[in-house]
Amino acid sequence: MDKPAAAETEAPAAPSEEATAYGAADQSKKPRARIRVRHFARAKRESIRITGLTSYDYLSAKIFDDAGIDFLLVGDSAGNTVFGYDTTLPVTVEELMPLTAAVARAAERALVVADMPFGSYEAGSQEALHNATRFMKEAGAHAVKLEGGERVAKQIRRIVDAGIPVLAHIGYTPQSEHGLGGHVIQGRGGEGLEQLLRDARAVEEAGAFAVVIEMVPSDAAAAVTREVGIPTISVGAGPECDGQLLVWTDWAGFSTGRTPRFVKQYAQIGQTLRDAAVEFQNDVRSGAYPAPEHEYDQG
Ligand SMILES: Nc1nc(=O)c2c([nH]1)NC[C@@H]1CN(c3ccc(C(=O)N[C@@H](CCC(=O)O)C(=O)O)cc3)CN21
Ligand SMILES: CC(C)C(=O)C(=O)O
Ligand SMILES: [Mg+2]
Repeated sequence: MDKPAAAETEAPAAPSEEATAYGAADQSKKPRARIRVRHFARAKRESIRITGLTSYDYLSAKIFDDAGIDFLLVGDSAGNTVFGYDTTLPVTVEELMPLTAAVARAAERALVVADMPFGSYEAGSQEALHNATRFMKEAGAHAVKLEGGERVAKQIRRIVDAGIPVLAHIGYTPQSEHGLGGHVIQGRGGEGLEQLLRDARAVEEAGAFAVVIEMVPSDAAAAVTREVGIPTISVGAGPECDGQLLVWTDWAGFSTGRTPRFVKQYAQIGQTLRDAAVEFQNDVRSGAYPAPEHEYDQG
């Protein structure tokens, strides 16, 4: 997906000696071609794995976009990571709207997906379309995501018919935590796999451009990946899906507490920030900060 066919993108940038602050892969001054839903379809056809991270703010979105992450999900996991709730259940459209707008302002290339929060789409297609439209129109999202398979197929169809791409989400669906009886791995056993396959077929049939599969055994996710034509995006669903997505604060070692088994930590941002805060505190107390180079002269 990083290198779409020549017909649909600009020539690759010449290697530049000048590195950006983040050592980005693409040093081109030209705007990079936006990832579109057709690139998801092509990635599956060509077995190019899709990458996604959550993002909730302008600066992190800029960094992930610049690094070449294909899509940024403004997840209702913001309930945990930004707002400090125990679950995603209290999160509202009003809370996610400004976060989505900030991420959309930052993303030049990445596809920005707005996660529809609990209570914003379940009651019916009309409410679902109304709220999906708000994310597109007021926040500048490029697609929306909603949880559920068969049970939300009607809503997916209605939103897609309005020209809004939908990312589906099956397997473990955190907004149904209480209905599912906790953080329970889905898709286990014959009946679990059958339900997962029914859900995957239903969202494909309803027009979803891709489907997130969360917390299911790898074999079950692999079966779904073979069964459906749309790309599957794993959140703890193993290596055989067409893409991988993680909550960025887990992935970067910023989250507090226990992270799920499926997370690989690629940085220790939390420890880095803590060390920096302690050093700042020490410098201020000792008078090492501010130093002459941080002071203004008389002019
Ligand atoms: N910070 C964060 N990371 C996430 O991955 C995430 C959120 N928040 N909020 C929304 C949902 C909820 N998710 C979750 C929540 C809990 C587990 C969890 O506890 N998993 C256990 C296995 C189940 C169990 O035994 O409880 C694990 O160890 O993987 C996994 C995913 C994924 N999403
Ligand atoms: C974990 C992903 C799939 C999500 O829905 C979120 O971040 O809210
Ligand atoms: Mg979510």
